[in-house]
Amino acid sequence: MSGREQLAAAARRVAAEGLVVGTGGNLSVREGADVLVTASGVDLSRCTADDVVAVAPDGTPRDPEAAAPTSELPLHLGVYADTDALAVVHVHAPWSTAIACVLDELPVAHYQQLLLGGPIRVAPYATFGTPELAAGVRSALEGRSAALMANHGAVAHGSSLEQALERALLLEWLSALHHRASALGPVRTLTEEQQHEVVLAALARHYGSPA
Ligand SMILES: C[C@H](O)[C@@H](O)[C@@H](O)C(=O)COP(=O)(O)O
Repeated sequence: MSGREQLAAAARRVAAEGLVVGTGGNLSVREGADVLVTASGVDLSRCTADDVVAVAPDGTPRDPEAAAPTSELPLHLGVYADTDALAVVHVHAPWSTAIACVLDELPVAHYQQLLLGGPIRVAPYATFGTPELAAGVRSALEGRSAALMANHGAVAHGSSLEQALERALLLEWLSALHHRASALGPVRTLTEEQQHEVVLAALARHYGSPA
């Protein structure tokens, strides 16, 4: 499969997993020095390789005749500038977005959240596609592989499309968990010491590295 086909397949999976409805999200993947991104206004459930646009690292489309890249291009390029990520997924997933309409931070109630780096910050609200939104998301992502976006959605990055997508799914699961736990009573969060112990235990077991 070409890089374009892989990105389109990941976009369709994001829709199939219920992380987006219609055009509410976008994805990108690095291809050499360039970045492949979904075009703006694409229904991700029907995304094909023709809906993928190649841009240079400064965001200039490689093919001026091609469709416009996603309106969140500044966000995607900013993440690549700040991290060693190879793929970025932005979604309007229901539980993540609900939490991002209420909280300023998703605390660590379940230790699996440490796979995303710790408490998940909620980037301040800014109009979609603006440099302000991209800047807020970039700082919310510091030391994290995922962030929430106030009154908007979520973003996750990884060393592959698969990993970025799994992280967006994990954040969605954690957001739903927080909602359910809060409905039962005050949420008991892990102390910093408990979080540290989890990281040490995972390192000792090489958790997540089958080889
Ligand atoms: C208005 C857009 O839906 C915006 O919310 C953006 O964040 C989004 O998810 C889809 O924009 P594109 O279709 O331009 O990728």
